[in-house]
Amino acid sequence: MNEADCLHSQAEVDACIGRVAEEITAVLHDCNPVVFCVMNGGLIFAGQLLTRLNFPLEQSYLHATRYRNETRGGDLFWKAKPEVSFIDRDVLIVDDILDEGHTLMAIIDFCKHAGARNVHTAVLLDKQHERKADPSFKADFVGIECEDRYVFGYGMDYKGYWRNAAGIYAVKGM
Ligand SMILES: O=P(O)(O)OC[C@H]1O[C@H](OP(=O)(O)OP(=O)(O)O)[C@H](O)[C@@H]1O
Ligand code: HPA
Repeated sequence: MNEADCLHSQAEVDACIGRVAEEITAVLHDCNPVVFCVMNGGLIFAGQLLTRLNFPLEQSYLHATRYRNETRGGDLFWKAKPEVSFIDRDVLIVDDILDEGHTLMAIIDFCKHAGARNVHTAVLLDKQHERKADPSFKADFVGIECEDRYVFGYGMDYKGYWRNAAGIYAVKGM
């Protein structure tokens, strides 16, 4: 942490979450959606986002992971599948980061096959690089387009630590 670069301050991230909340509200306010937080990384973004969504919704979580405290992703592993029913419902998936996109695309695929009417996605960060699993895939709601470095804070970890950092930081040299 002492050597990390702060890419986005708490004030900047807070303002972005407010803007994303307005965009989500405009689209989903009368849809009665089920909002799934993708654990663990989505926890802080989802928490700060949800209090700004002033319309009826149900909230739950799912846990799919492929980094497991490493800095390179592997195969996706489902630790917890959704337990709240969302058949014929609008679903909003909330996660911290769209990096290569494997995680979010697999979750969308799962929700669609399980009967969701529409699957919407919100991410705090969309990392900009050429390694996307599908370059045409975009999240519906994006807080910040961030540079191609290994980042932590606001739910994102570096080797399991500093998810609690109140800002977006980049690991020195990564
Ligand atoms: O776009 P991708 O390259 O697939 O990576 C993005 C995913 O990776 C992180 O989760 P992680 O696998 O670290 O699980 P965790 O949040 O439980 O640590 C992050 O929270 C996203 O869910
Ligand atoms: O840059 C990252 N930081 C933390 N977690 C991540 N999961 C995918 N990319 C990242």
